[in-house]
Amino acid sequence: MLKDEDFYLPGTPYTKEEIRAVLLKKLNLKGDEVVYEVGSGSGTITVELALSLPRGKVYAFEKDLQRLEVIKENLRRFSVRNVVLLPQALPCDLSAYPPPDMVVIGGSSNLKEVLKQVGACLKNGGVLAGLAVTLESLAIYQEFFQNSSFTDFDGISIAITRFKKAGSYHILNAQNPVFIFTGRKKGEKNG
Ligand SMILES: C[S@@+](CC[C@H](N)C(=O)[O-])C[C@H]1O[C@@H](n2cnc3c(N)ncnc32)[C@H](O)[C@@H]1O
Repeated sequence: MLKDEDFYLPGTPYTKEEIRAVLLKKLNLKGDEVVYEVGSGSGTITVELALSLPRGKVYAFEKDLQRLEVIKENLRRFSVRNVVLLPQALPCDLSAYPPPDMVVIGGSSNLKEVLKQVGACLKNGGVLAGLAVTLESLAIYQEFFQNSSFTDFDGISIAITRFKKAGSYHILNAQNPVFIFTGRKKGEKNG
């Protein structure tokens, strides 16, 4: 697991290291999967995924073109070579890419449409994981996993509180809670 301070983070949004650790644990990667990441942001999850996939590949989608240089710098820092960085907003044409074994949504506008698209292209038996911080996304994930062709729904909330130095004392500094939802697409694994 990598530390936040090891990344290049010039004020761009990123997922904190404790949240990344729990997400990675939940994904339980074998190491040869194709993973789509929607909303690469600063690339912290992208790098952690790529390093967990010695025989696999990450297709990282990021719609904000200004963030691409930050992601590239983080891929360079960790000598990551198995990421295809795509300056695109989902939904988009995905026909050029192999269907994913897993999808991680790190944050998404147009979440309903994105879930519909990645839910359809995910392989049977594949895992979809989504991170959420807003009430609206919670409702969308809840509805999606209840009404779709997914099973093994799981949802957790993580609230990290760190000690921060304040003069000669250490006081608590609470981070916003983050929700992680996961579900598995029904059906037999098909390659
Ligand atoms: C909270 S940030 C993700 C941070 C990232 N997990 C990290 O640790 O570096 C969410 C990102 O998703 C991107 N995004 C939102 N909707 C998207 C979409 N539909 N397609 C591609 N990227 C999207 C935003 O531009 C933003 O950079």
